[in-house]
Amino acid sequence: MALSFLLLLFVPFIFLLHSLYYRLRFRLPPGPRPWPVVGNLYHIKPVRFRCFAEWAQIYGPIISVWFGSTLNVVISNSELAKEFSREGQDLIWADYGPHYVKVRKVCTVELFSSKRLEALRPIREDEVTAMVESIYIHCIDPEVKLGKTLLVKKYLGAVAFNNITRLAFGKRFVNSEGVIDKQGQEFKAIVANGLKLGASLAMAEHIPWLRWMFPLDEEAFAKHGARRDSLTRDIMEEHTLARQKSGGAAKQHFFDALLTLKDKYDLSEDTIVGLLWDMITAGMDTTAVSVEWAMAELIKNPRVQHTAHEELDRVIGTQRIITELDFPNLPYLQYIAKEAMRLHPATPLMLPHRSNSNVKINGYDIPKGSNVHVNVWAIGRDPQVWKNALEFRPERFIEEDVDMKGHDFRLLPFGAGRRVCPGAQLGINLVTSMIGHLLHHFEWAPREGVLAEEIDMGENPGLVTYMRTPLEAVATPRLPKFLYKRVAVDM
Ligand code: HEM
Repeated sequence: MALSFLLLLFVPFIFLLHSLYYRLRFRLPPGPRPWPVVGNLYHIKPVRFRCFAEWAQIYGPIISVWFGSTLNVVISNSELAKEFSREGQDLIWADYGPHYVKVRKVCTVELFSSKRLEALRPIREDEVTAMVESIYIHCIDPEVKLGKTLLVKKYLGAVAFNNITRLAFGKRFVNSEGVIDKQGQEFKAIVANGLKLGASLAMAEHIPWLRWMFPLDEEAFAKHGARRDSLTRDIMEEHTLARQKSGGAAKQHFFDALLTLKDKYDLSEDTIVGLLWDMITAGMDTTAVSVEWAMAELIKNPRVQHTAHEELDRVIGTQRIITELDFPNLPYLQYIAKEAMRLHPATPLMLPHRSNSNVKINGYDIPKGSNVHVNVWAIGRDPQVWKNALEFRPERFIEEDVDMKGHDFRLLPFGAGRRVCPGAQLGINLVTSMIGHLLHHFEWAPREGVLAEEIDMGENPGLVTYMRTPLEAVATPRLPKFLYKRVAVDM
């Protein structure tokens, strides 16, 4: 009893001292007034990037938000994002040590080289055509009357899942009937559990003083790690055996590439396992949600859908399917992907970047140890930068094409600077290919009984932005029957 009372007095007192120190020592960006101990945690609405964008309207484009005793600085305009990126060149980020530099180099130079991306194209095209085939089967199923609604993310998720497991391990866990094997189920369960554990970190991380009240379930973390390692090592062993049997010919997927590069870069087995899982976590849902948002916009905007159909029919026609090699001749399709990612970046606050030294941005201090978030969602909708910012209008990029791979700070769905997404080109290819096939093969309308303007464009909370109400739609085939076959490859 006495101890609780002391703690009740002591904790806010320490907090007050801490915030007084910050206020006297630094000129911090403005922001909502923090409460003792919890900071602004209780003010933050669940969909954080919307909440931060609202606060930016009140306090300006650079704001302070306290997660417990951790200062988070949120930047919401393109000029400051650029300044931050420039300042970032001189910073050492928390995990930006020699190990990170090495692993990052393996990613950019080796795994995501344009040669390898091209070599892996057949896998992407296999998966995208498999998606088209399964949607078609749904459409023509005699049990299902034509015009039956489908849950779009089910099909998009399958492409993203199969693509990433084949890319990482050279393994498809789902058979041609769409049945997922035991290993695949374990794989999915591990991904879901990883997300759950990640979310549970939040409270303990932000309020270190209260960590005793929210103890980390260390056992659950250890179990998760062991489960992940065991599955990965089983797959690795199977793979090594198969490789020996086939005479040792190396394939293009990441696991084989990493084994080949093991000595050159001095990579431990743990590093290889960690890297493969980073790819899986970062590259799976981001791709699927980007396409789901694009399809929602296309259904809400029949004019855009119609223009895209015209382009596809003119360039590809109705006697063959599109491939990634057609992209340069399909500018409108590429602008659709870009416009969707402008309005709906998959990770609206990017990844938090932590400063390891004191920095000044726009005259404000960002002290060492703070987290910096760039609200790319708000930047993509900034009326100072974008004409009719909230309108889904791919034509804007005909007027001025804007880079989206981190060079132009008005459009940052893949981030920018040192930590820019290494999978950006792969993501763009897959997203564009999925949208292209979905449009070329089908006409899209809202689910029965729902008007286009009634489609819920709200978001779910979380690092990756899912639609709050998963998109349901009706697909009507528009090409000859023989074009709805999966183009399967064995690689
Ligand atoms: C449309 C799809 C994708 C989007 C929108 C996307 C977006 C992003 C963003 C915003 C970041 C953080 C950048 C920053 O904070 O500066 C990131 C990081 C990352 N992405 Fe992607 N990504 C996509 C696809 C992929 C794919 C397909 C892969 C791999 C197979 C991948 C692998 C990664 C990795 C490993 C990182 C961490 C990089 C680091 O910390 O150095 N991403 N991505």
